[in-house]
Amino acid sequence: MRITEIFHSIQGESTYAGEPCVFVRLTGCPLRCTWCDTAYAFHEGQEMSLADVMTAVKSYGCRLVEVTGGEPLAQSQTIELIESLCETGYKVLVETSGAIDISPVDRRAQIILDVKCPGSGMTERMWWPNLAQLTAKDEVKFVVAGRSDYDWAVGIIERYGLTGLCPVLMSPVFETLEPRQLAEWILRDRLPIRFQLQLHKFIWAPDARGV
Ligand SMILES: C[S@@+](CC[C@H](N)C(=O)[O-])C[C@H]1O[C@@H](n2cnc3c(N)ncnc32)[C@H](O)[C@@H]1O
Ligand SMILES: Nc1nc2[nH]cc(C(=O)O)c2c(=O)[nH]1
Ligand code: SF4
Ligand SMILES: [Mg+2]
Repeated sequence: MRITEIFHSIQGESTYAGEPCVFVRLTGCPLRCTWCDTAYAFHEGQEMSLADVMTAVKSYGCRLVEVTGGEPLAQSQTIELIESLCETGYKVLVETSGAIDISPVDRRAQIILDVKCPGSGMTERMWWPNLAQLTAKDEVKFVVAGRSDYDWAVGIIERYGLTGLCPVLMSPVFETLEPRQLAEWILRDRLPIRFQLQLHKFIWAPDARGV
């Protein structure tokens, strides 16, 4: 499989934010979100066997592992990687764009599914049947670029009853929407969701790789 980077960092997103975590970032993504902060993972990378990836992950001695990208589910071997990580006893998080069917993913893994708001330019790429596959241990996430994205996200949360299903997270597009603005909208609407900022961009430089 093609890998951009494997690194050990503080989990910056999700309900696991703040915990030490190993990241496996797979190369390539069929989407092009307007605000993507990981465009360096679209191309290049290094071909690695499943055994090589497992050895690299093991070297960090950390129980929490996130499979991300790029779009991790765009490579067919990722299904086997996730299964192997689960089988070895890691707590596995899979960060995915929502555009690719999650049904082949090992259900011991926890899925963090982005719902692509209109500001990303990728809403029409969403594979909506994914939402029906989520369980209480998964997470749904909206990355919001402005007020119209926020209103759209609230509509989707209501239409699919997402807050009754699993944790729902909302974060502002970095340096595009003021965190305080999003926080105020959430509070004003009494929205029972989880606001989040990408911790690693505050701990390290906003454009740092491998953190
Ligand atoms: C780089 S993506 C990789 C996984 C997968 N392709 C996806 O989109 O979920 C990881 C996470 O970073 C978020 N992200 C990317 N660029 C961002 C930005 N500029 N501001 C806030 N979040 C961003 C994405 O929405 C996604 O939740
Ligand atoms: N520290 C850190 N936490 C993260 N959580 C999700 C990330 C991602 O790019 O998917 C990410 C990342 O790139 N770095
Ligand atoms: S789906 Fe994820 S990796 Fe792909 S362009 Fe969007 S944010 Fe970037
Ligand atoms: Mg990231």
